[in-house]
Amino acid sequence: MAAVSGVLPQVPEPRAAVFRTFSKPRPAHARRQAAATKRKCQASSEAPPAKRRSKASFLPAKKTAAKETRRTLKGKAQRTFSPKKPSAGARDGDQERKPGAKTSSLFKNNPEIPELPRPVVKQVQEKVFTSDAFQALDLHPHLISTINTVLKMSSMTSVQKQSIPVLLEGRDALVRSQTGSGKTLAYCIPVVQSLQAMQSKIQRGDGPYALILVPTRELALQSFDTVQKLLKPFTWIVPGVLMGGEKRKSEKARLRKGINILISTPGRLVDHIKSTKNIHFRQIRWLILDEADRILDLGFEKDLTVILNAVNAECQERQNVLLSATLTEGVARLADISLHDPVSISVLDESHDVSSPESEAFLEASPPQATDELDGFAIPAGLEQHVVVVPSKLRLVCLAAFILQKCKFERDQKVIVFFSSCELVEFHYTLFLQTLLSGSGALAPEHLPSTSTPLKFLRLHSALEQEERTAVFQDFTHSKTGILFCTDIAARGLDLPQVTWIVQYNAPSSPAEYIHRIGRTARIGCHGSSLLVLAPSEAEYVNSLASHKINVSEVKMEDILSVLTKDDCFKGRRGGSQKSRAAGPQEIRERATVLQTLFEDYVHSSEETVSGAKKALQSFIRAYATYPRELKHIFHIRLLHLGHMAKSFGLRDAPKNLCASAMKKKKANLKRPDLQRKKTQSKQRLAEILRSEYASGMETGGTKASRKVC
Ligand SMILES: Nc1ncnc2c1ncn2[C@@H]1O[C@H](COP(=O)(O)OP(=O)(O)OP(=O)(O)O)[C@@H](O)[C@H]1O
Repeated sequence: MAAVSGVLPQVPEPRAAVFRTFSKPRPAHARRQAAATKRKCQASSEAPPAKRRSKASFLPAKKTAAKETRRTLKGKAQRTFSPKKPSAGARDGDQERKPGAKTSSLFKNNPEIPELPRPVVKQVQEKVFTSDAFQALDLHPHLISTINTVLKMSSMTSVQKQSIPVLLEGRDALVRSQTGSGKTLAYCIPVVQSLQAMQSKIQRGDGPYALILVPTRELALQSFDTVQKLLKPFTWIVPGVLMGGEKRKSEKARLRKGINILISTPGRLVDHIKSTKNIHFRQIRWLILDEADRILDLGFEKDLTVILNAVNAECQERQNVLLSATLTEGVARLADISLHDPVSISVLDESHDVSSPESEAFLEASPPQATDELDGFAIPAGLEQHVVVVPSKLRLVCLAAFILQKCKFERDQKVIVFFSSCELVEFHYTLFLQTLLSGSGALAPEHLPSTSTPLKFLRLHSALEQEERTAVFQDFTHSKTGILFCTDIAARGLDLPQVTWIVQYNAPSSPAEYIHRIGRTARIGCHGSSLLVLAPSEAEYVNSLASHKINVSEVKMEDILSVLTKDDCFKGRRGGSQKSRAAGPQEIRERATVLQTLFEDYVHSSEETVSGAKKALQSFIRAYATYPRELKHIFHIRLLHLGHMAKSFGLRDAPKNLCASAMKKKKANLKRPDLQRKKTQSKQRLAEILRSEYASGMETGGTKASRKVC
């Protein structure tokens, strides 16, 4: 958009603009790329991003606002801007409200939106499918026909083609391939094939032959479902899932009867190891760690130590498989020293044309890499990644506008929005339900444009009862449309079909989490898009992503907000609409203000709702204080403007002493032993336990090959 000193230019066809930006992202992206060459890039990750000087903006002209600055956390000056004297055509929507009315000054005193750094990086690509059919593998014919007829799959994915033969040979393996590339079957097929072929037929009462550990309950259910389908012809092999939430008593009863392929979250399994006499690991032939890098993280590590000790104490012979889309060098090295002669399987095809026939040559399995050539994670080719920079005060209306645009005015959209805590999920879920679906500002059916779709909100986080978690998971899985608000419990492994957009409302704490979150869309060769929401002070994060070979293209906040002109529920007092006159920036501001006021009115409708908003804000600040050291220069609590953040929780004023508790907690953390050291020590301990079954070989300095006692 062209710039006219602080006033948004006329947007004659806001509807068309929105559709151009989101419905046809490729051309828009290409246009932005071309425009980018004219911009000054900020290549250095150290340098602060350049300020955008002449861009059209909803933000009024620059002026230091001392009062606002004083309210910045810890008093650190943040560049803020006060409005130019409002003119008839460029006033905030709330300028027109009666004196004394509760209004929100959404478009005043916001920091300038910086020019985004635009580093050019070549993303890592993988080829998803091969032309080889499952028949090419040496599998039981009934297993092949189950894959073909029950799972309705004919050709193998690259990771399956590589992993299945290696695993059938009895090798340990580290498997890394992009999100949604079929890793679950890459291990489930060899497990089922090998167990059904055992000479002495497996009895239910034998107990577990395969142990599959996954980080979340939903993923446990999903993997269980896959195993169950593969076992259709082999009814004597019994699968089972332990995942917490269920009554321990009934899980104990199932364990007593016998489970041959046991899928579990680490915590729940530890529970049973400690309290259930009926669990044993005498027969274990397979140990699978799906999402291995997550399971090896601090937190899960303790549980895993208990599990490995219990398994090692009883089992003589087994294959170990570690899988993830983001197996880091640390995990690879740990596996290298602890697994038996492991094969490293990676489908990376970074520098080669994935469509060329030779590219298959790079699908060869290889020994684990000593060095880390893996610092760029593969991103599905069909995934369009976007970023939008939004001043804190406008975050809430921007998220709402985006959801309205996608889920109300476009068809068949399924959106996942990631937040950093359960409280944030719960707050936004309730707020959107109460304001966008019912109540005074609700989108009453008679106001809905004929092209609109009813909104459906769902939420998923660890504080929900298991019954509800499972119901939500199933509901969203089978829905064609809907908006799922969730924490990172939905980031790993979940295969939710036809998700079209991933929104990261709170930035993730690591590139791996970024990859897993966006990986809930564009799975198995499909298309999808993602949107990362950043505050102006967080723009540098784009460089951090680029250093991991992740490219994002910018979307303008103005384009997202302009959808509000389609919705007469948000008409300003002057009553303008796209029907009566062209929707310009002023109307967009008015409507955004009406929407914000709707949120604020709801939040201030009772003490309970105010307190809920404050708690959510506090939770946000706490989560913000936990970004890792390497990202602190971008996500630092001191860079937050408390008053502006409060607005994004529908609060009219910044609550007092809000960050005191977050700061206290931070200080307490500083007093704790160095977490990094603790993490390293845990990994070493874990490596020792993993290799304990090969103890004699290691102690005598034997080679890896001699470690295996089985
Ligand atoms: N050979 C195949 N042909 C067609 N579809 C397949 C094939 N293999 C797997 N799929 C489907 O692809 C989707 C993604 O598979 P899966 O969940 O195993 O991916 P993943 O690599 O484990 O992803 P993540 O890294 O996110 O955990 C699933 O819906 C699965 O049914």
